[in-house]
Amino acid sequence: MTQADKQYLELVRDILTYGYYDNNRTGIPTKKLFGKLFTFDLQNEFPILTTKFVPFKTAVKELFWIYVMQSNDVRGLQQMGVTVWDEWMREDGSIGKAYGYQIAKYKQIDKLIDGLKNDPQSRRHIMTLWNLDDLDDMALQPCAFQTIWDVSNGHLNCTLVQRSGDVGLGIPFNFTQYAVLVHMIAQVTNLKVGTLNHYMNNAHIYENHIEPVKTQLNRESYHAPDLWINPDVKDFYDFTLNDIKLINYKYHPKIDMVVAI
Ligand SMILES: Nc1nc(=O)c2c([nH]1)NC[C@@H]1CN(c3ccc(C(=O)N[C@@H](CCC(=O)O)C(=O)O)cc3)CN21
Ligand SMILES: O=c1ccn([C@H]2C[C@H](O)[C@@H](COP(=O)(O)O)O2)c(=O)[nH]1
Repeated sequence: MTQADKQYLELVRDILTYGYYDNNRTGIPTKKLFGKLFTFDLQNEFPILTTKFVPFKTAVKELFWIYVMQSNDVRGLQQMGVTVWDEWMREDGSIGKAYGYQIAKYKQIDKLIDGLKNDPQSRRHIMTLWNLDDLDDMALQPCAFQTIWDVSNGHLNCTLVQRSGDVGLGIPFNFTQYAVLVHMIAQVTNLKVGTLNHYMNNAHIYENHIEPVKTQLNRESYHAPDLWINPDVKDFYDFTLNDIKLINYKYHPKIDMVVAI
């Protein structure tokens, strides 16, 4: 079992067995558990599910959209062939003052990289998408909204804080994307990758995802793939999609699920 499959399938089993069932904003009830944590040793293994196909390129494009392009314009994603934000696009083509907008507004990537390089022992390395002043002007308030970073013995560690996690669709994207982000930041700060913690405050399975996720429970995990990052890239903004590749990704079939809006 890969560490990703093991922790994910354990969470799915836990939610199905012990989850609290209730309705929510979307009208599609969920089973949920409070306060769950995944821990990934990035030195050891790249975290992506093998018990179903996760569209790695799509997840990386969304990550680039937020942190490299620092955009809130859904049309930019569409130009890359990504449609997962279409339902939240406003008439002006944006998602309001959300996600990449907040990274650009405060130069959060630049500050993070500068801080990690010049004051690695600082305990204030944080990027946050949760801006109280702008929350009312966001098409969707950010779910994976904060990262807290740490340097220990030349290794870069990161905790991803997620207030709300759609275990069927969002979560498999989120930990894989942020693992890529840790690799990217580590490379441009001359650090080795360390641990990624992924904290989920409300980890939920939508009612119409219950049968689909059950099909995944009995699948055997394959060997984890490797991540390749072009070692020549030294500046974060020089990264292109071609600089990041997944090698030997072997996976079980995709599982179709409808996204709750
Ligand atoms: N209810 C809900 N769940 C989410 O995960 C979510 C939202 N809303 N709103 C904003 C974004 C959009 N996200 C999404 C939306 C759709 C997929 C999805 O359909 N994934 C498919 C493949 C899609 C594709 O290849 O284009 C999958 O099998 O993972 C994933 C993440 C994550 N976020
Ligand atoms: O990166 C993401 C973005 C969104 N989600 C999920 C979590 C929830 O199911 C919905 C958001 O609804 P709220 O009522 O605002 O919590 O989107 C995700 O898992 N990952």
